[in-house]
Amino acid sequence: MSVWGVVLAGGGGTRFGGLKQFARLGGQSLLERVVSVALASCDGVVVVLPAGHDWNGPGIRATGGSTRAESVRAGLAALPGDASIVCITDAAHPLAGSVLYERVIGAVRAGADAALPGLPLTDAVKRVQMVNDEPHLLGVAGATTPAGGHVSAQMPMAFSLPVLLRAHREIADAVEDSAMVGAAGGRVVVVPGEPTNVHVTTPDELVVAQALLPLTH
Ligand SMILES: Nc1ccn([C@@H]2O[C@H](COP(=O)(O)OP(=O)(O)OP(=O)(O)O)[C@@H](O)[C@H]2O)c(=O)n1
Ligand SMILES: C[C@](O)(CO)[C@H](O)COP(=O)(O)O
Repeated sequence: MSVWGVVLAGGGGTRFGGLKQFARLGGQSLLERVVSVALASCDGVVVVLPAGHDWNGPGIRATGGSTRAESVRAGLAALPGDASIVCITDAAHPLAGSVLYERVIGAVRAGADAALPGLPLTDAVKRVQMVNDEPHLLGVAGATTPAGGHVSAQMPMAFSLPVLLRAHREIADAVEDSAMVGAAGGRVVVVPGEPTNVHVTTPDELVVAQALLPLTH
């Protein structure tokens, strides 16, 4: 069974203020770091880039779309015919280490349709109506969900490739791919995530990733 990675780096980095996939972290770009870890855990990688951008690292290139799901489909279309398990990851999770690949790939090999790392939430989650016209406020609070029984969904996620392809044929869009597989009736399991596996969306989060870098393995 051949295991391939799809590294998503086709986004515009709106919240970061630019193409964060090419920002530097510990002497490498986020994209270089993520591709290097993916290659250590997979037989090969497809790198999904923004239209009009290339990079000089390894992997099969694909051009991203206007939504995350479209970028995933562009990556899946570039996979070789012998791929049977695919790991979807992204340049926004530069500290995801090989242990997470081992866990999610192992869960799919053991029979799950999809597997993702989850980090148990410890703070309650508030629905918020965001406001833009009051600088001292983020928004107005609505319903509250207790933290218990919830995790934040991390990357990388692993999939049985036929199941993921079927989910993408049935469902046009979703926040992420394991949600698509779940909505299409697949069995999605959660393995332990890592607190250092931050999602870099803003420059502040890149500073956090820089501080956490020495703690990663
Ligand atoms: N059309 C898109 C949108 C996102 N991504 C990738 O998906 C990952 C997670 O997305 P996110 O963190 O939201 O990054 P951006 O879409 O770049 O940021 P923003 O939402 O702030 O514009 C990133 O590696 C991003 O490059 C992608 O390949 N194609
Ligand atoms: C894919 C993801 O990082 C998993 O937690 C998250 O869903 C991405 O969300 P975004 O709204 O596209 O940044």
